[in-house]
Amino acid sequence: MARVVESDSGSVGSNVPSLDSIRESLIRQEDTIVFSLIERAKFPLNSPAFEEYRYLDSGNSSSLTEFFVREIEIIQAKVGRYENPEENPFFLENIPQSVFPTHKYPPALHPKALSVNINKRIWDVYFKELLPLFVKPGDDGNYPSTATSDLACLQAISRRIHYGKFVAEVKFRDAPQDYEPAIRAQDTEALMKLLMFEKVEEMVKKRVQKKAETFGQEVKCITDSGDESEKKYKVDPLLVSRIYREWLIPLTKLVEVEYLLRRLD
Ligand SMILES: O=C(O)C(=O)C[C@]1(C(=O)O)C=C[C@@H](O)C=C1
Repeated sequence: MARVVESDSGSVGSNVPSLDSIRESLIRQEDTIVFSLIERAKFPLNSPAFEEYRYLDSGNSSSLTEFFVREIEIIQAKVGRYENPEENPFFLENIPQSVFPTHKYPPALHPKALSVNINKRIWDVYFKELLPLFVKPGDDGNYPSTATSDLACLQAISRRIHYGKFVAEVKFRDAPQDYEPAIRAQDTEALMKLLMFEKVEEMVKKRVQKKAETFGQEVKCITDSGDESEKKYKVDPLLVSRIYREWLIPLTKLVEVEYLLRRLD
């Protein structure tokens, strides 16, 4: 059963916070992302958890991780997780209604925001490109814990990337005269140029590197002399910065553009 989402295009954006407060949230989300990567790095790659498809009692086949994520999303939907416009499920087709009365989130986005969901791409990028970079190769058979950690990473990364919808909404509202011609022309390149802030991106990359250094430092390896060269990290801080540079920021911008393309529908 698909979830029902109220739309209120008449007051789109009237509940949108400022760009500064949206950026504050992105900064706070960095902590969650960096911690989730550090937690996942406790386990080796464990690829049979997400690569091997096995037959289930139902006759369908699935990897353990996909099965796990589908089932958890169902439970989370039943307690209202996806009523929150910040949350986007990986398996939308599965999502049931909440079984509890849900909180009415004030409409902050255009109703077409619901059609912007790039989680399939995030799933592929995460398992094929990111994960092999920051975990050790190997298989210790600990698939349930691994899947739990993967879900934490996936949800944190997905929330950050889809937060691009809120960023785009506030940018649009701050300068509709700049955005409207590009939206009417469906000009993705022009939109991309309008929404770029290179200095902000530079700051994000430096800050997440620093966070990975701070949160992921092996405390027992700090020498009395405080020699920087002897410090060890649970996840390479430069890699965290690269993950933002090559995937998280570009995918956030993609979501921003996809949202803006629909903003005048
Ligand atoms: O802060 C913004 O303005 C955003 O759009 C977010 C973000 C990012 O992903 O961190 C993306 C594009 C901008 O160039 C700067 C930063």
